Amino acid sequence: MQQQQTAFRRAEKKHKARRGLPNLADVIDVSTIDASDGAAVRQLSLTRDMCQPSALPFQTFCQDRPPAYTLRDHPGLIVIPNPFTAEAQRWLARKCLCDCTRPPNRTNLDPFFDLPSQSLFALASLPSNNRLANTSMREESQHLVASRVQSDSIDAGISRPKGRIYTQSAPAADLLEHLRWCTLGQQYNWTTKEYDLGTSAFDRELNALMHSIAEAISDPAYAACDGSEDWPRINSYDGSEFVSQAGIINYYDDRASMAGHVDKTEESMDAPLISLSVGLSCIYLIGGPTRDTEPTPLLLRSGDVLAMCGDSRLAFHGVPRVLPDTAPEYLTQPNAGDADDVAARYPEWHNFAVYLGTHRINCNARKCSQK
Ligand SMILES: O=C(O)CCC(=O)C(=O)O
Ligand SMILES: [Fe+2]
Repeated sequence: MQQQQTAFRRAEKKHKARRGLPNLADVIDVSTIDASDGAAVRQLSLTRDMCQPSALPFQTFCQDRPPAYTLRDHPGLIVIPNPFTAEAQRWLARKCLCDCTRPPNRTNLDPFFDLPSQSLFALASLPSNNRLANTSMREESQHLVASRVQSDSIDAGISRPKGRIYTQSAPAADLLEHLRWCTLGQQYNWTTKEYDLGTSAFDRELNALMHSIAEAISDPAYAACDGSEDWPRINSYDGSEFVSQAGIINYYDDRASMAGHVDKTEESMDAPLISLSVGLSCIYLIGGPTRDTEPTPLLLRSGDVLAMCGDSRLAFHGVPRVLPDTAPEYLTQPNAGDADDVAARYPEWHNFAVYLGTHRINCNARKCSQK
């Protein structure tokens, strides 16, 4: 007998369908919605400022209290449409592509290749065609990639070792196209589904950024639209306690997806999971405690902040579709109408621009321990 498809699976299939252009008719775009009509989306008033992280030497946020939104059917979910300066997004892209992919953080390619200490992205950006020797004889580490494929939590589409690239030496630029994930701080072990204790510290600057966001979303209030203030509290977690202990950076090309899953390994479920995106837009599905809850499709754009707080911290979610040709111009053509001196700060920006024009990067942070 054929098993009944869950509501989450049906939504994934619908939004994944590749025939024609993606149909965004029922996809919620909080940055254009009129939240005062009130049905599914509510505007929030942040009660605290987005404070400039002192660790970052550039203006990070465009305003102190950017607009923020929550969804009626997903209590605890907070979306802040791109609160960042263009400079902050460029910094984040560089952080995710260069700084964070280096050991001791791990990537999906590690079992197969000795990645260069200056980062795969940097090597791939050099004009010479650098090849990386394959080390796939290291049998003990083969399971690392295979296990994420088998795991219920991650779609094979984003992590499957495809083709011969995993058994041969390969040019760095080709390998960059196979970079799927990188784990930050306490390293997640896809086989045991636990964190390897005692692994590396979380990037200090990225933690500072996540901390500022955690503080700003502490106990946000609803904007009084229609007087019905009876939704559950959204985020009672005190953001000043938030420390990023672990995280994942996901790298999507425009055909990649991530299957529905719940992030439930962390001990500390009252702390929010904070997630930042840069590059292409995507359709993000936020569901409920089981796959039977009808998920809501959301459009996430470059720079958008999503925080899973309260009940939504344990909700099913996934990314069925990345939308081609949707990266903002200030990333892909940084000189177009942009006053800040990108060329001086990022002389090699051209390579980032090409990558961000064809990929989505998602970087998320979690607090693992109760303490
Ligand atoms: O790419 C995203 O927005 C979601 C990533 C995610 O859910 C995860 O890494 O657990
Ligand atoms: Fe997740």
